[in-house]
Amino acid sequence: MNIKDFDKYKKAEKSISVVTCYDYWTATIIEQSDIDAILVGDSLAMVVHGFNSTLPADIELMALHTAAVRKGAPTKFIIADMPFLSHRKSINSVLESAGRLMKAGANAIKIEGVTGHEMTIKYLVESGIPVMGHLGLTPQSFNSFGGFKLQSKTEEAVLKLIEDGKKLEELGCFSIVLECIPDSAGRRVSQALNIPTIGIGAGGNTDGQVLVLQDMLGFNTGYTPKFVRKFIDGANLVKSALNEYDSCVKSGEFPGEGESYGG
Ligand SMILES: Nc1nc(=O)c2c([nH]1)NC[C@@H]1CN(c3ccc(C(=O)N[C@@H](CCC(=O)O)C(=O)O)cc3)CN21
Ligand SMILES: CC(C)C(=O)C(=O)O
Ligand SMILES: [Mg+2]
Repeated sequence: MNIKDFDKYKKAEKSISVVTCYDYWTATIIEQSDIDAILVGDSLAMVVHGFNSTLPADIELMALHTAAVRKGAPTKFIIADMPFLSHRKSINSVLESAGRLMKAGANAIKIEGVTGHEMTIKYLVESGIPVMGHLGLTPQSFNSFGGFKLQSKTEEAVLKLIEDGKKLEELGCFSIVLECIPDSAGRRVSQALNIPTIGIGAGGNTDGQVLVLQDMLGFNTGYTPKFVRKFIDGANLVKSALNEYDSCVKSGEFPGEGESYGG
Protein backbone atom coordinates (compact mmCIF):
# COMPACT_ATOMS: atom_id res chain seq x y z
CA MET A 1 0.00 0.00 0.00
CA ASN A 2 1.05 3.63 -0.32
CA ILE A 3 0.03 6.67 1.72
CA LYS A 4 -3.09 7.34 -0.38
CA ASP A 5 -4.38 3.85 0.43
CA PHE A 6 -4.77 4.75 4.11
CA ASP A 7 -7.66 7.07 3.22
CA LYS A 8 -8.99 4.66 0.60
CA TYR A 9 -9.10 1.79 3.08
CA LYS A 10 -11.01 3.91 5.60
CA LYS A 11 -13.55 5.03 3.00
CA ALA A 12 -13.97 1.42 1.82
CA GLU A 13 -14.23 0.26 5.47
CA LYS A 14 -11.34 -2.09 4.81
CA SER A 15 -9.16 -2.81 7.86
CA ILE A 16 -5.45 -2.00 7.74
CA SER A 17 -3.06 -4.66 9.10
CA VAL A 18 0.24 -3.53 10.59
CA VAL A 19 2.98 -5.43 12.42
CA THR A 20 6.23 -4.26 13.94
CA CYS A 21 9.50 -5.44 12.44
CA TYR A 22 13.07 -4.62 13.43
CA ASP A 23 15.37 -6.69 11.24
CA TYR A 24 16.23 -7.88 7.72
CA TRP A 25 15.33 -11.58 7.73
CA THR A 26 11.95 -11.07 9.36
CA ALA A 27 11.24 -8.29 6.87
CA THR A 28 11.87 -10.70 3.96
CA ILE A 29 9.04 -12.89 5.27
CA ILE A 30 6.64 -9.98 5.85
CA GLU A 31 7.45 -8.78 2.32
CA GLN A 32 5.95 -12.04 1.00
CA SER A 33 2.81 -11.72 3.19
CA ASP A 34 -0.46 -9.79 2.81
CA ILE A 35 0.38 -7.41 5.71
CA ASP A 36 -0.36 -3.81 4.67
CA ALA A 37 2.36 -1.90 6.52
CA ILE A 38 5.36 -2.32 8.81
CA LEU A 39 6.16 -0.30 11.92
CA VAL A 40 9.80 -0.11 12.99
CA GLY A 41 8.75 0.60 16.56
CA ASP A 42 10.93 1.92 19.36
CA SER A 43 9.59 -1.15 21.22
CA LEU A 44 12.71 -2.70 19.68
CA ALA A 45 14.58 -1.34 22.72
CA MET A 46 12.53 -3.80 24.81
CA VAL A 47 11.89 -6.66 22.37
CA VAL A 48 15.33 -6.86 20.71
CA HIS A 49 17.65 -5.19 23.19
CA GLY A 50 16.05 -6.26 26.48
CA PHE A 51 15.57 -2.86 28.10
CA ASN A 52 12.50 -2.47 30.34
CA SER A 53 11.20 0.61 28.51
CA THR A 54 11.41 2.25 25.08
CA LEU A 55 13.42 5.21 26.39
CA PRO A 56 16.91 3.88 25.49
CA ALA A 57 16.08 3.77 21.76
CA ASP A 58 17.86 6.66 19.99
CA ILE A 59 17.88 7.92 16.42
CA GLU A 60 21.05 5.98 15.53
CA LEU A 61 19.43 2.69 16.57
CA MET A 62 16.12 3.49 14.86
CA ALA A 63 17.87 4.40 11.59
CA LEU A 64 20.01 1.22 11.66
CA HIS A 65 16.99 -1.04 12.14
CA THR A 66 14.89 0.92 9.61
CA ALA A 67 17.59 0.40 6.95
CA ALA A 68 17.65 -3.36 7.70
CA VAL A 69 13.86 -3.64 7.41
CA ARG A 70 13.80 -1.65 4.17
CA LYS A 71 16.37 -4.01 2.60
CA GLY A 72 14.21 -7.02 3.50
CA ALA A 73 10.87 -5.45 2.52
CA PRO A 74 11.53 -3.29 -0.54
CA THR A 75 7.85 -2.81 -1.47
CA LYS A 76 6.08 -2.46 1.91
CA PHE A 77 4.95 0.84 3.46
CA ILE A 78 7.30 1.42 6.40
CA ILE A 79 6.65 3.72 9.36
CA ALA A 80 9.54 4.41 11.77
CA ASP A 81 9.13 5.65 15.35
CA MET A 82 10.72 8.94 16.37
CA PRO A 83 12.45 7.89 19.62
CA PHE A 84 12.08 9.44 23.10
CA LEU A 85 12.62 13.24 23.10
CA SER A 86 13.84 13.34 19.46
CA HIS A 87 10.75 15.33 18.39
CA ARG A 88 10.99 17.71 21.39
CA LYS A 89 14.19 19.44 20.31
CA SER A 90 14.95 22.42 18.07
CA ILE A 91 13.35 22.21 14.65
CA ASN A 92 16.80 21.71 13.04
CA SER A 93 17.47 18.72 15.25
CA VAL A 94 14.00 17.25 14.62
CA LEU A 95 14.46 17.66 10.85
CA GLU A 96 17.86 15.97 11.04
CA SER A 97 16.40 13.03 13.00
CA ALA A 98 13.29 12.59 10.86
CA GLY A 99 15.47 12.97 7.75
CA ARG A 100 17.71 10.13 8.90
CA LEU A 101 14.75 7.78 9.27
CA MET A 102 13.41 8.75 5.84
CA LYS A 103 16.85 8.32 4.23
CA ALA A 104 17.14 4.92 5.91
CA GLY A 105 14.04 3.90 3.95
CA ALA A 106 10.95 4.88 5.97
CA ASN A 107 7.87 6.13 4.10
CA ALA A 108 6.61 7.91 7.20
CA ILE A 109 7.51 8.59 10.82
CA LYS A 110 5.41 8.18 13.98
CA ILE A 111 5.42 10.69 16.84
CA GLU A 112 3.89 10.14 20.29
CA GLY A 113 1.50 12.80 21.65
CA VAL A 114 0.64 16.24 20.35
CA THR A 115 0.71 18.87 23.13
CA GLY A 116 3.76 21.10 22.77
CA HIS A 117 4.93 19.80 19.40
CA GLU A 118 1.99 20.86 17.19
CA MET A 119 4.14 23.15 15.00
CA THR A 120 6.83 20.47 14.68
CA ILE A 121 4.30 18.01 13.26
CA LYS A 122 2.98 20.65 10.85
CA TYR A 123 6.50 21.56 9.69
CA LEU A 124 7.47 17.92 9.10
CA VAL A 125 4.30 17.32 7.05
CA GLU A 126 5.02 20.48 5.02
CA SER A 127 8.56 19.17 4.49
CA GLY A 128 7.28 16.07 2.71
CA ILE A 129 7.54 13.74 5.69
CA PRO A 130 4.27 11.90 6.33
CA VAL A 131 3.53 11.82 10.07
CA MET A 132 1.52 9.21 11.95
CA GLY A 133 0.18 10.27 15.35
CA HIS A 134 0.10 8.11 18.50
CA LEU A 135 -2.38 8.70 21.35
CA GLY A 136 -3.69 6.84 24.40
CA LEU A 137 -0.92 4.87 26.10
CA THR A 138 2.19 6.55 24.73
CA PRO A 139 4.97 4.33 26.17
CA GLN A 140 7.61 7.10 26.07
CA SER A 141 5.55 8.77 28.87
CA PHE A 142 5.30 5.64 31.06
CA ASN A 143 7.12 7.45 33.87
CA SER A 144 4.36 10.08 33.91
CA PHE A 145 1.59 7.44 33.67
CA GLY A 146 3.11 5.33 36.49
CA GLY A 147 3.50 2.33 34.18
CA PHE A 148 1.99 0.82 31.03
CA LYS A 149 -1.60 1.57 32.09
CA LEU A 150 -4.94 1.62 30.30
CA GLN A 151 -5.68 5.25 29.31
CA SER A 152 -8.84 7.30 28.62
CA LYS A 153 -10.93 5.69 31.34
CA THR A 154 -13.10 8.74 32.10
CA GLU A 155 -15.52 10.63 29.86
CA GLU A 156 -13.37 13.73 30.28
CA ALA A 157 -10.29 11.82 29.10
CA VAL A 158 -12.17 10.42 26.08
CA LEU A 159 -13.24 13.94 25.06
CA LYS A 160 -9.62 15.09 25.36
CA LEU A 161 -8.54 12.08 23.24
CA ILE A 162 -11.04 12.99 20.51
CA GLU A 163 -9.88 16.62 20.64
CA ASP A 164 -6.21 15.54 20.33
CA GLY A 165 -7.13 13.23 17.44
CA LYS A 166 -8.84 16.07 15.60
CA LYS A 167 -5.84 18.30 16.26
CA LEU A 168 -3.48 15.71 14.73
CA GLU A 169 -5.77 15.39 11.71
CA GLU A 170 -5.74 19.19 11.25
CA LEU A 171 -1.95 19.26 11.56
CA GLY A 172 -1.79 16.88 8.61
CA CYS A 173 -1.21 13.43 10.12
CA PHE A 174 -2.29 10.67 7.72
CA SER A 175 -3.20 8.16 10.45
CA ILE A 176 -3.09 7.75 14.23
CA VAL A 177 -2.15 4.83 16.49
CA LEU A 178 -4.49 4.41 19.47
CA GLU A 179 -2.90 2.34 22.23
CA CYS A 180 -4.43 0.64 25.26
CA ILE A 181 -7.79 2.42 25.65
CA PRO A 182 -11.33 1.08 26.21
CA ASP A 183 -13.17 -0.25 23.11
CA SER A 184 -15.75 2.55 23.27
CA ALA A 185 -13.01 5.20 23.27
CA GLY A 186 -11.39 3.54 20.23
CA ARG A 187 -14.74 3.50 18.43
CA ARG A 188 -15.58 7.12 19.24
CA VAL A 189 -12.21 8.52 18.13
CA SER A 190 -12.34 6.45 14.92
CA GLN A 191 -15.83 7.74 14.11
CA ALA A 192 -14.86 11.35 14.86
CA LEU A 193 -11.89 11.34 12.46
CA ASN A 194 -11.54 11.22 8.68
CA ILE A 195 -8.04 9.69 8.85
CA PRO A 196 -7.72 6.01 9.79
CA THR A 197 -6.93 4.92 13.34
CA ILE A 198 -4.68 1.91 13.93
CA GLY A 199 -5.44 0.28 17.26
CA ILE A 200 -3.34 -1.78 19.67
CA GLY A 201 -5.49 -2.73 22.64
CA ALA A 202 -8.13 -0.26 21.44
CA GLY A 203 -10.88 -2.74 20.54
CA GLY A 204 -12.38 -3.93 17.27
CA ASN A 205 -13.77 -0.66 15.97
CA THR A 206 -10.58 1.12 14.94
CA ASP A 207 -9.73 1.31 11.22
CA GLY A 208 -6.78 -1.06 11.54
CA GLN A 209 -4.74 -3.06 14.03
CA VAL A 210 -1.06 -3.20 14.94
CA LEU A 211 0.71 -5.80 17.07
CA VAL A 212 4.32 -6.36 18.04
CA LEU A 213 5.41 -9.22 15.74
CA GLN A 214 7.12 -11.24 18.50
CA ASP A 215 3.89 -11.04 20.56
CA MET A 216 1.61 -12.32 17.77
CA LEU A 217 4.08 -15.05 16.78
CA GLY A 218 4.36 -16.30 20.37
CA PHE A 219 8.04 -15.43 20.80
CA ASN A 220 7.38 -13.24 23.83
CA THR A 221 7.79 -15.68 26.71
CA GLY A 222 7.54 -12.96 29.35
CA TYR A 223 4.54 -10.89 30.31
CA THR A 224 2.15 -10.16 27.44
CA PRO A 225 -0.61 -7.54 27.54
CA LYS A 226 -4.28 -8.66 27.44
CA PHE A 227 -4.73 -7.36 23.87
CA VAL A 228 -2.20 -9.81 22.37
CA ARG A 229 -3.32 -12.87 20.41
CA LYS A 230 -0.66 -15.52 19.71
CA PHE A 231 -1.28 -16.69 16.14
CA ILE A 232 1.44 -19.34 16.46
CA ASP A 233 3.34 -20.77 19.41
CA GLY A 234 6.68 -19.54 18.06
CA ALA A 235 8.81 -20.03 21.16
CA ASN A 236 7.84 -23.71 21.52
CA LEU A 237 8.21 -24.39 17.77
CA VAL A 238 11.72 -22.95 17.85
CA LYS A 239 12.55 -24.80 21.07
CA SER A 240 11.49 -28.12 19.48
CA ALA A 241 13.62 -27.46 16.41
CA LEU A 242 16.62 -26.57 18.61
CA ASN A 243 16.24 -29.73 20.66
CA GLU A 244 15.88 -31.86 17.53
CA TYR A 245 19.07 -30.33 16.09
CA ASP A 246 20.85 -30.92 19.40
CA SER A 247 19.76 -34.54 19.45
CA CYS A 248 20.74 -35.11 15.78
CA VAL A 249 24.18 -33.60 16.41
CA LYS A 250 24.72 -35.76 19.47
CA SER A 251 23.47 -38.97 17.81
CA GLY A 252 25.56 -38.34 14.69
CA GLU A 253 22.41 -38.31 12.53
CA PHE A 254 23.33 -34.75 11.41
CA PRO A 255 24.98 -34.05 9.03
CA GLY A 256 23.78 -36.79 6.67
CA GLU A 257 25.24 -37.70 3.30
CA GLY A 258 23.23 -35.08 1.46
CA GLU A 259 24.51 -32.43 3.84
CA SER A 260 28.19 -33.38 3.37
CA TYR A 261 30.64 -32.95 0.47
CA GLY A 262 31.68 -36.60 0.24
CA GLY A 263 35.07 -37.57 -1.17
N1 LIG B 1 6.38 -6.85 23.42
C1 LIG B 1 5.79 -5.67 23.48
N2 LIG B 1 4.51 -5.56 23.09
C2 LIG B 1 3.85 -4.36 23.12
O1 LIG B 1 2.68 -4.30 22.74
C3 LIG B 1 4.58 -3.22 23.60
C4 LIG B 1 5.93 -3.38 23.97
N3 LIG B 1 6.50 -4.61 23.93
N4 LIG B 1 6.68 -2.33 24.39
C5 LIG B 1 6.16 -0.98 24.23
C6 LIG B 1 4.72 -0.95 24.50
C7 LIG B 1 4.34 -1.25 25.94
N5 LIG B 1 3.04 -1.84 25.77
C8 LIG B 1 2.25 -2.31 26.81
C9 LIG B 1 2.82 -2.96 27.88
C10 LIG B 1 2.05 -3.42 28.91
C11 LIG B 1 0.68 -3.21 28.89
C12 LIG B 1 -0.13 -3.70 30.04
O2 LIG B 1 0.38 -4.32 30.92
N6 LIG B 1 -1.42 -3.46 30.03
C13 LIG B 1 -2.30 -3.91 31.09
C14 LIG B 1 -3.31 -2.84 31.39
C15 LIG B 1 -3.45 -2.68 32.87
C16 LIG B 1 -4.46 -1.62 33.25
O3 LIG B 1 -4.09 -0.46 33.37
O4 LIG B 1 -5.64 -1.99 33.37
C17 LIG B 1 -3.01 -5.20 30.69
O5 LIG B 1 -3.55 -5.86 31.55
O6 LIG B 1 -2.98 -5.57 29.48
C18 LIG B 1 0.09 -2.54 27.81
C19 LIG B 1 0.90 -2.10 26.77
C20 LIG B 1 2.69 -1.95 24.39
N7 LIG B 1 3.98 -1.96 23.73
C1 LIG C 1 3.26 -0.66 19.86
C2 LIG C 1 3.52 0.22 18.68
C3 LIG C 1 2.35 1.05 18.32
C4 LIG C 1 4.76 1.05 18.88
O1 LIG C 1 4.76 2.25 18.97
C5 LIG C 1 6.03 0.32 18.97
O2 LIG C 1 6.09 -0.89 18.66
O3 LIG C 1 7.02 0.95 19.33
MG1 LIG D 1 6.61 2.99 19.70
